[in-house]
Amino acid sequence: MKVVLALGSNLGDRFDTLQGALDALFDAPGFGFVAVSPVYETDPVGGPEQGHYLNAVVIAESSLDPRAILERAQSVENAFGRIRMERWGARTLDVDLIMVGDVVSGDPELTLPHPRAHERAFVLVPWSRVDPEATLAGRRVTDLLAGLDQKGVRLRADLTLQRPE
Ligand SMILES: Nc1ncnc2c1ncn2[C@@H]1O[C@H](COP(=O)(O)OP(=O)(O)OP(=O)(O)O)[C@@H](O)[C@H]1O
Ligand SMILES: Nc1nc2c(c(=O)[nH]1)N=C(CO)CN2
Repeated sequence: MKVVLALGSNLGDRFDTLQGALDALFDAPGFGFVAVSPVYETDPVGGPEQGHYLNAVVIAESSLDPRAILERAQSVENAFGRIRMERWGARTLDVDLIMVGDVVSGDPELTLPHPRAHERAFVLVPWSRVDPEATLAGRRVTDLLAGLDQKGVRLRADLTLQRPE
């Protein structure tokens, strides 16, 4: 199944954290790297006043079930010392599951596709760059983006994530 993950960091050495998270995600069996997007500097959306994020989107191929993928994402978040202060607040690393194949789930522990991805330019801009044909719940990501304000999402051409070792 195709798996789409969104990475975000707005505390500490944000780029190092994203690269470390990318390496860690693929540092175990069952998860094949497909592609990673460029890195974007993004204005924080929601929550209290906080610093800018670096965001990127990763595409993987996996036969793991969605729960196991969530566990992996959460263990990588924990490994990078994420301290969760408050909802939508600053974090060293956030890893969200955007979609897992065509799995649809309303479980609050794991909602798929991610319930807010369709309205988040900081997810859809990098995703559309790494996969211009991508669709989310039957809609083209590029079409979803046409209705969103993208000025808070800026390409960081000076930062490029390396494919995981
Ligand atoms: N698709 C998903 N990806 C990641 N976590 C999810 C998903 N659906 C539900 N969750 C649940 O959301 C819980 C809280 O997530 P988290 O604290 O990262 O939210 P957030 O990143 O602050 O906000 P948001 O969910 O809007 O990105 C997690 O413990 C997880 O069980
Ligand atoms: N720009 C930006 N804003 C956010 C982000 C994020 O990754 N980037 N993540 C959030 C909670 O998941 C809340 N707000």
